[in-house]
Amino acid sequence: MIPASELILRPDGSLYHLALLPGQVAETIITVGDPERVAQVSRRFDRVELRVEAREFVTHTGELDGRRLTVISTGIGTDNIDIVFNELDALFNIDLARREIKDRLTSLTFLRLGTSGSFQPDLPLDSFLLSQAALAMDGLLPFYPAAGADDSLTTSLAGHLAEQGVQAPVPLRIVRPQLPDLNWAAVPALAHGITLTAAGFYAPQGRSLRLASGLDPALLLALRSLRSGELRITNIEMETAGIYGLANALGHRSASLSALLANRTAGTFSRQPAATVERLIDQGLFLLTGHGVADAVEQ
Ligand SMILES: O=P(O)(O)O[C@H]1O[C@H](CO)[C@@H](O)[C@H]1O
Ligand SMILES: O=c1cc[nH]c(=O)[nH]1
Repeated sequence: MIPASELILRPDGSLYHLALLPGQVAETIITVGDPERVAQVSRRFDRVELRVEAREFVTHTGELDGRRLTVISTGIGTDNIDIVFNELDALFNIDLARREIKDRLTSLTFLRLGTSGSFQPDLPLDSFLLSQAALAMDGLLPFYPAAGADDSLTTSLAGHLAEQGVQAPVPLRIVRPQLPDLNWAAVPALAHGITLTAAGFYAPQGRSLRLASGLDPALLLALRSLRSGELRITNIEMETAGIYGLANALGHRSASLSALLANRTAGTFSRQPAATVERLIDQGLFLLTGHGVADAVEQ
């Protein structure tokens, strides 16, 4: 039996942070960082059956083209991914009344629809990218031995950094997701690469406003020049490594799709971030349900 201090429930039996009850969440879950983006997604559903709000965690469940979907905001950062993924998994895979892990486990499908900064000069602003792997530079995954790592990519990264004579501020590992079976073939031009997940937006991503970033520019250059087959590090954001690591460890499938709003090599930012995020939502829903027409998803 899992003690009350570990699996914390509200007086109504719902989860401590998410305030959700069993049955309220679909097996296909869209995660977004911004709580306001939840309604932007669910506005496209044919019907919405549930709206729950607790802290930064806003959840809407509904249906689109006959597919039950949940969209939930995680807020920013992998510390929140820790909460959202553990609690959503508990909702399906722990008997909350008996506080026991269920015998039959449910495997969920996650799709992150988020924003990101491009790390390579050739990736245009307002384009979309699928994270084929994630480089964890945030610090969550060492607490989850079961999250594992892609040994070959992680070793080639370590070798590359050693060759360049640079060191990372935290131990690095690359995780590859079990990608869900979505309509990937319908968007063959979708860019892909390794997404770097940072522990913050400013210094941890190499930004300096009044405080200088301690991230070694030589490390950034070395990360940018890594090549492993056709894979390279393409973009920076703040959730994907946590999502991929925890989804893998818990037996779920996950994909992270980013709209590239900043170009960190050119020093530019999108002039139309809101419109780009709307297109990203269309693209995500098309991938999940086939809803929409090809025109709506072309970039
Ligand atoms: O747009 P979202 O999904 O929040 O994602 C990105 O934007 C936030 C930073 O502005 C971080 O959460 C980062 O991962
Ligand atoms: O540069 C960026 C843009 C969006 N989100 C990030 O985390 N970084």
